[in-house]
Amino acid sequence: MQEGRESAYGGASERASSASIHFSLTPGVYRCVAFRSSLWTIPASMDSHRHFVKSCRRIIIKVGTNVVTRAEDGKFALGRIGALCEQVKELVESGIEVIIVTSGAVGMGYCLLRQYRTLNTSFADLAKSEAQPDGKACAAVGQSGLIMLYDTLFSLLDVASSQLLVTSRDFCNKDFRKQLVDTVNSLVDMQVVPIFNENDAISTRENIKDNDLVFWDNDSLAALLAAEVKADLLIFLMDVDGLYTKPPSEPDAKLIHTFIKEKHLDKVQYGEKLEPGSRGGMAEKVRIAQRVADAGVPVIITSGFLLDGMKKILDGEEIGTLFHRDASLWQKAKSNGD
Ligand SMILES: Nc1ncnc2c1ncn2[C@@H]1O[C@H](COP(=O)(O)OP(=O)(O)O)[C@@H](O)[C@H]1O
Ligand SMILES: N[C@@H](CCC(=O)OP(=O)(O)O)C(=O)O
Repeated sequence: MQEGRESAYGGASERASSASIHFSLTPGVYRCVAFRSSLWTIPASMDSHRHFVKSCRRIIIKVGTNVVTRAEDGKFALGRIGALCEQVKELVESGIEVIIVTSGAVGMGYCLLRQYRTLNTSFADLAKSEAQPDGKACAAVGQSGLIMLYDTLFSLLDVASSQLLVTSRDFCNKDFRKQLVDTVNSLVDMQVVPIFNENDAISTRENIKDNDLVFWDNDSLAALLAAEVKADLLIFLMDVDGLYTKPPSEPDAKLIHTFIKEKHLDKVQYGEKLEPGSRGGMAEKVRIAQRVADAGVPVIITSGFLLDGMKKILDGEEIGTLFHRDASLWQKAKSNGD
């Protein structure tokens, strides 16, 4: 499956010249048909800038804490995780290689430890410093439940899944990175879904701060993985529909469908961070998404609350916010009236 992956970036567009994948909806299921690009027509409903999705074969889906857990009480959002697993099943069965990066261990561990009454720290205090021992302990407590849930749901759907816990320190090692890629390739070749999270319980970033391979949250971990495993598309799932011109709670906030550096970079306003358990925040997510896109892997930031979000994305529907390295060129062509 991997022989055609010549370069870290743009692999799919190169492969697209010979064949691509088309999804169509038959009642309740995706049907996947490989067809030659010379026959390719873009459906009327499809955003023309998103036709590249038809050739995406390897996708990373990063799932944020706010998707995995419920805002009301911090417990697992079973319906959302179940819907995601069902969608991933459809993708895997249609020949798409799916790699998940999931957050939620800290949030889940916190929730459990409060329930057992063994932790007194407030969530707000816990979120202040990721290096807090309590936060590490929460991750250790929550990770097993998190992966058990994915594993249970996937096995009920007859999909095999696997757990990969990594640290920044691992990524700084060339042999580790090679082993990681080999293992991921081997898993996806067997139609097993790799599920990544940071191994928070033992992670430190001491003495490795100035290294490009350091990640500090799961957004940046997903970005590193996208390059390492030569993904064709990176999807960030979160609790809002995409990037807005200002915090989505503000009445005149507008969803940005395609992020144009020149137009949006200095204009977008960001709200206060942070949900406890989350890291990074929206401004950081945008910075990461643009960097990944510039390197050649398109990124879509969208809601993890949709039952059919993956189908919509792979049908080329204009949902969420697209980051693409050609976005500025599209904008230029538009203003030139091309
Ligand atoms: N301009 C903006 N557009 C969209 N979301 C924003 C914006 N500013 C702040 N946010 C907030 O960013 C949050 C998502 O970012 P983040 O908490 O990092 O996601 P996650 O941790 O789930 O990956 C949303 O809950 C949203 O309210
Ligand atoms: N590794 C942590 C995730 C931290 C993180 O990046 O959270 P988020 O910003 O919600 O994606 C956990 O499992 O809780």
